[in-house]
Order: sequence, then structure tokens, then C-alpha cells
Amino acid sequence: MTDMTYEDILFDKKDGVATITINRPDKMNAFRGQTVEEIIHAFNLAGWDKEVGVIVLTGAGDRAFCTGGDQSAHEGQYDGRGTIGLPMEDLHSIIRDVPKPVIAKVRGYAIGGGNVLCTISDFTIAGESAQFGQVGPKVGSVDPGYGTAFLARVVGEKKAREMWYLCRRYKAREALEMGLVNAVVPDDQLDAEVDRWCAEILEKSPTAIAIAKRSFNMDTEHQRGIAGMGMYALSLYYDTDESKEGGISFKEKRKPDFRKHYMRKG
Ligand SMILES: CC(C)(COP(=O)(O)OP(=O)(O)OC[C@H]1O[C@@H](n2cnc3c(N)ncnc32)[C@H](O)[C@@H]1OP(=O)(O)O)[C@@H](O)C(=O)NCCC(=O)NCCSC(=O)c1cc(O)c2ccccc2c1O
Repeated sequence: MTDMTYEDILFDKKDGVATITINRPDKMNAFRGQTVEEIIHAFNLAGWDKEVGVIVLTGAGDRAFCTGGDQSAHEGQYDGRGTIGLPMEDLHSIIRDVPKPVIAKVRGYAIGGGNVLCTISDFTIAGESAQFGQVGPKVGSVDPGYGTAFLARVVGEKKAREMWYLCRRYKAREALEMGLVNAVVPDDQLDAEVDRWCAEILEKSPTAIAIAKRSFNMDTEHQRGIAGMGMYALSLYYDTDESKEGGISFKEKRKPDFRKHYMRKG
């Protein structure tokens, strides 16, 4: 693998556990194109390293795990590679493709694309400060594929639609009840709890776990295709005034008026 100097993430490997930390606390750990490239690189590094048995994905600081796409790097399309200017299909795919469990360790907000990262991870362990939610229809975006269809597999159709259409926020205990997270502990015990889960995983047969992971994935593999196709629709949507209203109103800290632009269409 080619080397990469990380600017937006931290990478650590210790005692069989690789930890990838999104390190943009001043942006609530929102990701720009560069961030996504670095996370993909780190997953490839850890994913095929036989010394690594489990990968922990987390965010720096205590305010947010990740709040999704960086709204300051977003006017219509994002600032990086791929159909929408963020290689999200590649990131979601690598989290599923690495043949070892991925644990999302969450303090604070897991919003938008941050919630999607938790949804796709094999496990989510949350501190009591965690809050989960989707915001796409509030900010002029949507995640076609894993963020929607796979979320429905995780929390059920009704709850997934509620999350997307209403854009509410859910506290850690509510997320536990709906099956979005595996365990909730006080924030100051979160690191120790995740360490315990990692130690339990590391005692098990890595090959058996790899086969189990592939088997779970195969049942929803068609959703990769939905994501690939949907990104093209999303890219066209990003060029509309209706979508742009979401990003602009967020930056201007006001309520969006989507219907004004929607009603103008033929
Ligand atoms: C995260 C919040 C719920 C926090 O609300 P709160 O009221 O506590 O605080 P503020 O709103 O005042 O925010 C504090 C501070 O942080 C900045 N900030 C927050 N989130 C972002 C962000 N994503 N990008 C940039 N900056 C952010 C905010 O501007 C404030 O800065 P100040 O300088 O004013 O202090 C709330 O902030 C919130 O709801 N944020 C919106 C998050 C958002 O819009 N995310 C992007 C959604 S789209 C997306 O994530 C996405 C992800 C995918 O994976 C996709 C995959 C495929 C297709 C599409 C995808 C996609 O669109």
C-alpha cells in the first residue's frame, strides 16, 4: 500500500486493535473529501493486517463522534473525489469488506453521515452523551443505499423512515431500544467497555468471524448497487436550488424553506 500522511485522522495499532479517530473536533468531526480518503486508507491498512483482529472507529473530543459531511466544504457537490465529491460508496464498502469486526465508539453527536458510519459498523458502543439522527431532508441531502435501506434492516422500516423523514435526534438509551447500538455506558467507562468487547473478539477464531461477516453482508449486498445508482440521482439533486437551500440555511443558522424552490419546478 502507498503511504499517506494523515491530516484529518489519527491511526493507532496496539495489541490486535486498530483505532481510527476522526480528528476534526473544531468541525464536530464532520468529514471533507480528504477525511474520507484518509479513513479509507486506514481501513485498508488495518483490514488486511493479520496482527489486527478488530477495528475501532471513533471521533476526537467529547462533543461528537461525527456529524457527517462538512457543510463548510459543501456548496452543491462536496470538495473531493467521486460522484458527489465524496467517495462515500468506497468508504461504506470498505467498512463492510474488511474481514474483521468494526466497532463504532460514540461520544456526543453521531449525525447524518456519522450515524450512517455507526449503522454500517458491526457494533456501536455508546457513551450516555451520544445522540443519533439523520438530517438529510433538513440540509438538502440523502444517503441512498446503506444509510436508508440498510438502516431499515437494523432498526426496522417504520423507525428508519421516521429517522429520515422527521430528522429527530435520539438519545443513547433510545438508540439502544431501537437496536441501533449494542451497549450504553457512562462516558467515563466507554473506553474500558470497548476494550472489553475487543478482548472478547480477539479470543475468537478470526477466520470464523470473517466468514460470518461476509455471510451477514451477502444478504444486503444488493444495497451497494442502490448506493451506486442513487449517488447519480443525488449528484443531480445537489445542483438544484432546493438542495442548496439546505446548506445555505444551515450556514445562515435559519430554518430552510425547501417548498419555495420545490414549488417552482414544472
Ligand atoms: C451536529 C448538530 C446536531 C449540533 O447541533 P448544536 O445545536 O449542538 O450545535 P450547532 O448546530 O450550533 O453546531 C456547533 C458548531 O458545529 C458546526 N457544525 C456542526 N455540524 C457540522 C457539519 N456537518 N459541518 C460543518 N460544521 C458543522 C456548526 O456550524 C457550529 O459551528 P459554529 O462555528 O457556528 O459554532 C447540528 O450542528 C447539525 O445538525 N449539524 C448538521 C450536520 C449536517 O448537515 N451534516 C451533513 C449531512 S449530509 C451527510 O452527512 C451525508 C453523509 C453521507 O454519508 C452521505 C452518503 C451518501 C450520500 C450523501 C451523504 C450525506 O449527505
